[in-house]
Amino acid sequence: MGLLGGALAPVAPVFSSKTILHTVQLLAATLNYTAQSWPPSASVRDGETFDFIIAGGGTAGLVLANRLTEVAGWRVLVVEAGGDPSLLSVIPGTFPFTAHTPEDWNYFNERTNDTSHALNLEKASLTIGKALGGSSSINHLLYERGNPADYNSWGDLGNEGWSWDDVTYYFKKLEGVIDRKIFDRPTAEQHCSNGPISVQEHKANAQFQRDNARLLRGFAEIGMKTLPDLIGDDQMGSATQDFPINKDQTRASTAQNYLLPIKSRPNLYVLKNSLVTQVIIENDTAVGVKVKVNLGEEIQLFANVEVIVSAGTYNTPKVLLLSGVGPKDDLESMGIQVKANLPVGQNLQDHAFVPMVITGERNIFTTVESALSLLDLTTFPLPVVNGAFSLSGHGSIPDIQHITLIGGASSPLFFYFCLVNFNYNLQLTTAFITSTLTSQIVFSLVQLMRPASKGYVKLQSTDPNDAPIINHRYLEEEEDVERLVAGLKKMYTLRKSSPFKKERSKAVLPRIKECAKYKKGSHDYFKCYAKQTVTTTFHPLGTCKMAAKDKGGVVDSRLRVYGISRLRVVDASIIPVQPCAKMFAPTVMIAEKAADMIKQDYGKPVEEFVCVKAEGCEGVVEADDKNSHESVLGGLLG
Ligand SMILES: Cc1cc2nc3c(=O)[nH]c(=O)nc-3n(C[C@H](O)[C@H](O)[C@H](O)COP(=O)(O)OP(=O)(O)OC[C@H]3O[C@@H](n4cnc5c(N)ncnc54)[C@H](O)[C@@H]3O)c2cc1C
Repeated sequence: MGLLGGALAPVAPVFSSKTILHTVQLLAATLNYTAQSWPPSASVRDGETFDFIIAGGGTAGLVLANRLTEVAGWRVLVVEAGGDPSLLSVIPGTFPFTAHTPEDWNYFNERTNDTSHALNLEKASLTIGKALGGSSSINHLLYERGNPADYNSWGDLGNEGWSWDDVTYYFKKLEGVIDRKIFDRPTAEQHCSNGPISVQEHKANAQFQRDNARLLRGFAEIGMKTLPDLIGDDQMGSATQDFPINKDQTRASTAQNYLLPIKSRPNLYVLKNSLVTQVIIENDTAVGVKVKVNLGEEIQLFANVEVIVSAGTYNTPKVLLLSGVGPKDDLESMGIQVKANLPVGQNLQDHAFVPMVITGERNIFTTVESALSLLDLTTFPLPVVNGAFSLSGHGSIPDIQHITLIGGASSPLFFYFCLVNFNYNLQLTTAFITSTLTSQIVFSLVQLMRPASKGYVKLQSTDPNDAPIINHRYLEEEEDVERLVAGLKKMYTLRKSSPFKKERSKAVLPRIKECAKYKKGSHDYFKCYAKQTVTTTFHPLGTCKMAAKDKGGVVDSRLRVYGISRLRVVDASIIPVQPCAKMFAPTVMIAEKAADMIKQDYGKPVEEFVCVKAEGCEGVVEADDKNSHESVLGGLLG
């Protein structure tokens, strides 16, 4: 084969007729997005009254907007600090490019002496969404629910109604599987096709399928069996990932899937580019909010029924603290009148991760393959396998999860990911990329589950325009370092599994100045490496903990703030104990459940959800689909 033939060879496996069709569908849909308007910003008067005011039109906020406006008599106002989602956020394949744009609050973790020296500015960059749909408009699209034990443990903190069985009802209610292949799995019972959030399998082209199959085989050899699904009772193992992507191949965010379908409801008001600066509290009752409209003039808006704060894990505590709800000493030290003394801002958790990099297939043409796959904007742009394992011998609850991705040799996408999304400094980024100039990069995010180190969010000042102080205290507890190092070491054994051994796969152990005194690969080196490279997987939660008051609760199990009536918090900040999952679906679940609780609390009817299977799903399983699915999972599942 001539040089040209060799260079073109990868094109065939990357582009099928279906890929081209999907790309055309996506282009048509995005044209429609440019033409179609998101709901216009409501024009509101100073002193105007609504029934509900939702502070934050993000992931949870827009689920509430949809469900609460089902009650025709309720006038619901959503106040969102950001604007309409950009096309970069609507197109699935461009998600990496939404970070550090106006759709990101651009927050940073506090700098510490001990950690994060391998990051730019020596601190983690904490991207979160600032647009309709919030973080669901810019997240990385990985779809998961978590482990049954996670939710059952919430009950131990005095939270009635949040067991695995209770939350599964809402996980099903939010889900709208559009891909018939998902119902061919042994876990079909867990899935529904009639919820708002579309879910489909990874549109893995031939290259992705080959890489995913190698990963699954490798992980099976190092003790992580292949699972049919990441959603199921058994989660100890690895599986390929599903994605919240619509039939027209656009991102399934709450902006698109909960807001757009109801944007014309006459009882819905969406105020964009406007910052809630404070909840107005009179006589221990939330009566309204102060808002800077278009980030300028401040007005007051009132709520007859409730104020709901859904501003996310960093900004919800900021709004509450500015309103006098928080730790008494902190508020007094800032001169803020205390309305309720509660541990707002504490209990901050995240899935901290450390990178494991090994080399893969030695073939410069993988660069061409990878670059070509980037042209398919309809899907997650890389082969990806997710998994979990326990090192503490706890059979069903993972200590460590991983997300493992494969990029081509000299991958420009990984260069970008490392430098921009993960905020690694140039030295670390260069070490990863130069070690994989002529071989694939196999990159795992090795994530610590349920950290012992808990962080906090505090006010920097009483100016609502200032970012809050955020300190995750990543790996401050020694037990977290040891657990993560054990996980990292286990993950490095992937290079010894047969698919990677055949490729003479090598561990990439970069030189980091602070770790230079330790022998590469030694326990001390890994400890140092973990502390210097640790950063976020963008899953902050827990700062308005749902628990009994004597167990550190800020809200009760109906998400009402203790001591202040008519005030609720509904977003990821209420999560008391971190689930072993990415946080999009759990946050939508929380908002779906909250909406039902609010309706019940005011005597409104709550419709029973009946799960529909496979109806309306795309296509009968076609011969080539079936084969491709089996080519990844076949044989491995036995
Ligand atoms: C970069 C990134 C990647 C991620 N990847 C994944 C993934 O692959 N899979 C997954 O499951 N999860 C992922 N997540 C996590 C998941 O998306 C979030 O945990 C979840 O969406 C949080 O929802 P929320 O409602 O708590 O907050 P958000 O969705 O962030 O919503 C908060 C909203 O409130 C607005 N707001 C804040 N303050 C104010 C104020 N004062 N006034 C008015 N409005 C305000 C914000 O602009 C925002 O729109 C990711 C998150 C990020 C940021």
